[in-house]
Amino acid sequence: MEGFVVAVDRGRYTCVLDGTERVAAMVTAMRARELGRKSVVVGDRVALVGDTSGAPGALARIVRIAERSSVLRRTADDDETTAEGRLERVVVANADQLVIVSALADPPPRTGFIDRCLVAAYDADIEPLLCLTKADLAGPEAVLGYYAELELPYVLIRPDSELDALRALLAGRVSVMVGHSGVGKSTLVNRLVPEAARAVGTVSAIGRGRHTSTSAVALRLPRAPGGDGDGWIIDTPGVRSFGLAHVSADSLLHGFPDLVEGTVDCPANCPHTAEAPECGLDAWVAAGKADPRRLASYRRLLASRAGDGDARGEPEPRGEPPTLG
Ligand SMILES: Nc1nc2c(ncn2[C@@H]2O[C@H](COP(=O)(O)OP(=O)(O)OP(=O)(O)O)[C@@H](O)[C@H]2O)c(=O)[nH]1
Ligand SMILES: [Zn+2]
Repeated sequence: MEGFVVAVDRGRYTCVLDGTERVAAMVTAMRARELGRKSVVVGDRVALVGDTSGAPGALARIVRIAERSSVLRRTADDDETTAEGRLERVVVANADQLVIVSALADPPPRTGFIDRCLVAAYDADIEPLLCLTKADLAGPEAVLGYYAELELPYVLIRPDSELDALRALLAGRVSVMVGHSGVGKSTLVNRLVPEAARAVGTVSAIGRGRHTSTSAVALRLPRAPGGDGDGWIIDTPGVRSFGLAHVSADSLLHGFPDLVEGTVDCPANCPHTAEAPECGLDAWVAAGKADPRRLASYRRLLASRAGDGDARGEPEPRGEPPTLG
């Protein structure tokens, strides 16, 4: 049987069998030995054998992982001092879209965090979507101004607003949601998927330890009338940010398309850092071709990657609190 992995918890994988609609059609599976050391993550499409009845206590086996259309990674920089802490981890497979949830106030938007997510999205070849919550508390002008050059798709969310625009962008796609604590991510997920609590309850049936809170869970979106195909939203409660040590300096620049053209006159192998004497980016910004805050943000990410900055708490512009995690 073919299935889709919706949750992972300590060696047990919750899968939804293809062609089934209800939460009750979830089966619990373990990895078959023939998978070797290949990891199975949320979003993976897998082949299952054994007891796929989904009955209590039934355990199926995952024997194959389909080729992934995208891989969203993070370097786990929670602990940079140990080899384990520097491990590159696959967060989610086969996502189409990265929904970056940021509040417009309370907590204030952190462009450093958004920039980091954009790099992760471009690196994974996943389309970014900026989801600006608490639009009832503050306007989006400052944030949108900062990204003016990027043509970044965005939606505004307020408590009383219809979610039609967002639903249309999520329909038929697999979207990963990331955001800091308090930005209104849970509120939004509950509005989008009213049965979310029940689905999470199903996950608890296979054992919910303290590790579970850090893993991703896929929730099926209600199908819009006339909508095509299943939409999935993958909540990532434990992923507060993306360590980017696995991203090359060149790939990092892809998260800053407004700066790319400014590097054409750089000397070969220019590191583009503030210390690089002939880096073309300084002139590019001085000529007004890009926002100086964008260059500063790019260089902060470069520095955090090189290990001479604090990847977990790079300073933010405009006196905002540092990005955590
Ligand atoms: N004014 C306003 N408040 C909101 C909005 N969305 C959520 N809130 C409030 O913001 C607070 C945080 O919302 P949550 O949904 O718990 O935020 P979260 O991002 O899930 O945070 P964690 O659960 O810590 O991950 C709650 O008190 C919500 O009621 C909004 O659009 N406008
Ligand atoms: Zn340069």
